[in-house]
Amino acid sequence: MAATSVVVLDRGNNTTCTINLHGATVVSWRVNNQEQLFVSKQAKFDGKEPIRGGIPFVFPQFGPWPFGPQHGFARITRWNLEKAPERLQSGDVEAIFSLMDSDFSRSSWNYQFRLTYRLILREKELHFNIAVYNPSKELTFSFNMLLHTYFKVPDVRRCQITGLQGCTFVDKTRDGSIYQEARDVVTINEWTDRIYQNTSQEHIITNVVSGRKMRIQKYNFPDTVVWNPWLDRAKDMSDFGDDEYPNMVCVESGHVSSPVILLPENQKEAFFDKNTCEPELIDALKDIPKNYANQIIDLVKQQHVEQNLNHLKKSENLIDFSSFNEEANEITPSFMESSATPNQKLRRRSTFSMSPSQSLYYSLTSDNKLGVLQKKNGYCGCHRELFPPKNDSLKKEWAASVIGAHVKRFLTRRLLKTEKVQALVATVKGVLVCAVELHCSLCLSHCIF
Ligand SMILES: O=P(O)(O)OC[C@H]1O[C@@H](O)[C@H](O)[C@@H](O)[C@@H]1O
Repeated sequence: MAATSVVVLDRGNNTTCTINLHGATVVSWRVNNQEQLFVSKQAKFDGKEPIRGGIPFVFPQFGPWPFGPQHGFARITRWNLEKAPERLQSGDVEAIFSLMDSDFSRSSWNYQFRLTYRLILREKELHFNIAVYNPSKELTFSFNMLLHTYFKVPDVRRCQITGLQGCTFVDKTRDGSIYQEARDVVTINEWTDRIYQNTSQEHIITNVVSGRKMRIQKYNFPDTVVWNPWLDRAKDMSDFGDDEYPNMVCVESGHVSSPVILLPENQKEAFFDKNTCEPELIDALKDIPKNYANQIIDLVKQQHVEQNLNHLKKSENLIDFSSFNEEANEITPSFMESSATPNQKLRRRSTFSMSPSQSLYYSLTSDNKLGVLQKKNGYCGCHRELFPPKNDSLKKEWAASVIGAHVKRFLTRRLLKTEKVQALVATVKGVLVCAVELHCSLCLSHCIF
């Protein structure tokens, strides 16, 4: 039966990671042939029950739930192998799994979603990167997520866990009462079931017997669940041996105390005003979630407005150029004489500055006697009749500035098409996509040292 088919990442040197497609459950992680994960001898691999051990994937619910199975449906659903194991240049091995909504998922949680689960097997590290997408156009959803890692230990009573000091925790063994952890290292000597909140980004599990250490590093997983059923509860579980509890400790990284809320716009598709944005920007933004794309577009729009305002301000000065008084070396706007107050004239004169290239972004319309500058289909042009040159040298100067500006624009367009600039654009785009992905994904790594 395909329900328990597995995918193996093999890094060489007896370093492997095995993922069962049932729940995308990591069922083995061996480093130099040493198993790091606990899987019960009683675990069921029937493609129905969750696998007792390894790293079950808890989504979209942590704990019991009126609508569906405990800890959600992801750990009991068959996942897709999105990308078969592939060796990276570093020698590490990567595979990607995915899960989408189905009739089964919608029967308990009626939302469209898409999960990608990327695993990278490094020399002594197992790295996870998870992304959740909400492809809906109108529905927001919220969820919990947790990687329910069962670490294999020689004796749980001799283990120490750091990174919990000062954190509040919900103690499920004491009716969900809330306490604060005072210890700098937490040890386990009884049934333990705690949800620690806002924990450190790093935990170290020291196995006192062997001195071996496991480092957990997490990003966007604010909570840490510490669980061991101990003897009595072990006896109640059909898929867990009575004597197995000393050999495991669950230190589970998750987002469970508060829900993660995913807005419908968080889809990887962007819709925006094509008139406001450059085609290159539109292209770059297609790869990032709509809400981020919209924020970037808003910024660009704002910049456009500011730039236009600046140009309009400059345009007032440009108009002044129309009646340049050579002798006085100052400007007297002939067609504004009647409407402008002396103060306005003074202000315009005193702020005069003119750059031909700026002037060419706009075209002055001759019917607009107040000289409001208008952008013409993004193309620049000047109405020569509004700039009657007084003499030959001024004519030449003006012609030179017009030609100079056109040449600049021509060269800029050519420059933008060069391979180097295109490569820069691609890099900027890549960085943008990477930054956004980092922002909306969850990362976890387990590393032995
Ligand atoms: O038996 P399950 O559904 O795999 O859950 C195991 C344990 O998982 C832990 O994460 C929970 O905090 C415990 O309350 C729960 O008992």
